[in-house]
Amino acid sequence: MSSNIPKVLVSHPRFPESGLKLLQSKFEVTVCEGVEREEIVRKSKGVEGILWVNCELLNAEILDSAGPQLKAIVTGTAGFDYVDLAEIEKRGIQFGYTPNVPNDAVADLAIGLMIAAGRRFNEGFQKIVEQKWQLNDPLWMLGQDIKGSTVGIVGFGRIGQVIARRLKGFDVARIIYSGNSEKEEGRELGANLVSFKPLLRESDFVFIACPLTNETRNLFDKAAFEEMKETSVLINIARGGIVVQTDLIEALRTGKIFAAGLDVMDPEPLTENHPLTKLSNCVLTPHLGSAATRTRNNMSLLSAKNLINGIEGKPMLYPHY
Ligand SMILES: O=C(O)[C@H](O)CO
Repeated sequence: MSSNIPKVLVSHPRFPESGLKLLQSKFEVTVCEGVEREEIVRKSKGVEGILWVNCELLNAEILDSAGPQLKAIVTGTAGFDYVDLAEIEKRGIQFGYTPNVPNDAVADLAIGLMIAAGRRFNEGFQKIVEQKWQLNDPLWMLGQDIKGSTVGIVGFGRIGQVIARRLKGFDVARIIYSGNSEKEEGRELGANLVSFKPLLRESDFVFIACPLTNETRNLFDKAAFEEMKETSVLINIARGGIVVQTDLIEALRTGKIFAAGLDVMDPEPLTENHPLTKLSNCVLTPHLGSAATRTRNNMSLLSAKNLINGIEGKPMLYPHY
């Protein structure tokens, strides 16, 4: 006999327990045992809600497999560039995502990458390993000062603003940002809106904190790197697709820019022996932006609450539309 309890699919076996327990208190929850798409497709059949934990293409294939009773989908992430929103909207399915709670953790990592790339952590470690540590050379391994610098933030949304707030503590001289409109928060933080090219030209540190959209895809190409200072440091905590990676590699190799700190790449995971991993002026982390224990628990709770609202026909806490 089939129960009236709504069925929900959680698309990854390692969804944090806080959110999982909440879902289990309300619904009949199936959790995928692996990460293969085939399993997600198969197990989505007949569910009313999906918690999409993976950053994998969420498209008509999944929606068709789930069936017409599917009411709500929530991504466990803040970014949802891998989602076919038009298809979801067309079918009248509620869609939510998980913004805000990761902001602090992502901004922390961004600042970490700024320091690590600007102060040559990667290269310094290699020098130690290779026994090339030059003691008492005052001009050895000089990096970029943060105090007094101009910092450019591309995308002054929630995460960009938290990065700016963090930077206040570093006594930077100026914060500028580019984006579609002037932000009230910019005024509060003493940050000014400028166009993209002046931002590239004037910044000592450039943070990429915008979503990946048709407008931002490949925004950082050869021409953009040409505009940047040779001493500038690029930090990307947003999405790899915003950067033309081959152009970035060239810019780092030829000293067109000083260094890069990347938490996001294209593809993810990077292929074995990828050229980015061979550059001593490039610091890489494997998309760890929100990977902090409390943050991930909070994300799982928020996404579960979002999904519950969607299934129960209430407004989602963070709907996309
Ligand atoms: O968007 C997010 O939440 C993180 O980048 C993980 O994809």
